[in-house]
Amino acid sequence: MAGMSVVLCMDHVSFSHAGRIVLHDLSFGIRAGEMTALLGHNGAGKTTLLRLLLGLARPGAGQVLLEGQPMQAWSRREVARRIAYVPQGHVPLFPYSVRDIVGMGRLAETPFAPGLHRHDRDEVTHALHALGIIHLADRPYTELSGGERQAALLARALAQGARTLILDEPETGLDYGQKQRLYALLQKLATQGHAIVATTHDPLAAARVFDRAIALRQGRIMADGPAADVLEPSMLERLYAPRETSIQE
Ligand SMILES: Nc1ncnc2c1ncn2[C@@H]1O[C@H](COP(=O)(O)OP(=O)(O)OP(=O)(O)O)[C@@H](O)[C@H]1O
Repeated sequence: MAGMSVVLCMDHVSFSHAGRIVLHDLSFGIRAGEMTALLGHNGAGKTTLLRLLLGLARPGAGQVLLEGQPMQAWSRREVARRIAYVPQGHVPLFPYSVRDIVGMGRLAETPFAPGLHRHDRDEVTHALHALGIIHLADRPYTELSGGERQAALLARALAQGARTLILDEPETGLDYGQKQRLYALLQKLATQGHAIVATTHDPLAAARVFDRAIALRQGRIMADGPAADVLEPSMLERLYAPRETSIQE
């Protein structure tokens, strides 16, 4: 969309797992203020693509650019200040409180401090308010519902100060009401200028909620454009068709 700044982009990126090419020559930009859904069949390459965007994997060819600079030019800490990751089905080993989990988002700022500084604690409280979960602050994270956990992880991402949020199938396990609240939250964050990228297996919800959709099939971009246009029935049929059928790829 015109006027939106590109914060993260892939420039002719290819990637192989164990000698097999799983992503082929991908180029696109992720823009501030935009919600981008990433869709494709199981094994299409979505998780691999997220790992490249997060700087956790390096392309075999091409490059990933963060704010115009190659990903490898940034330190992990600098990346963490700019990009937050909300993983799927995150369960910590210990029953940390929600406030502690959200506080972990501040570690990019004060990695070796024994405790959080006052300013960091204020940021945590601010993030808990922003997500509407201040009432959960002292509850053990392990006892939360799926929707409450997603909200806590989003609060951690906000506390991290990152303007780009990358989410892996965030609606998994959420009931209808929780999903609607999650989408409303993501839309609010996008309105405030965050770039949102989420993988999803729910094209109907994505068409309604997201601005843009990137459709991935067998490691190639099949379509990239306004979500409602990309995720129309004939495209979905081709996107999720069994791979034995004769599709031109
Ligand atoms: N560590 C690995 N070693 C070898 N091959 C891998 C590895 N991780 C993923 N792959 C392969 O890379 C391809 C893309 O996998 P990826 O996990 O990115 O797909 P996905 O679109 O996220 O799938 P899903 O929707 O099932 O989560 C698949 O063919 C997968 O088998």
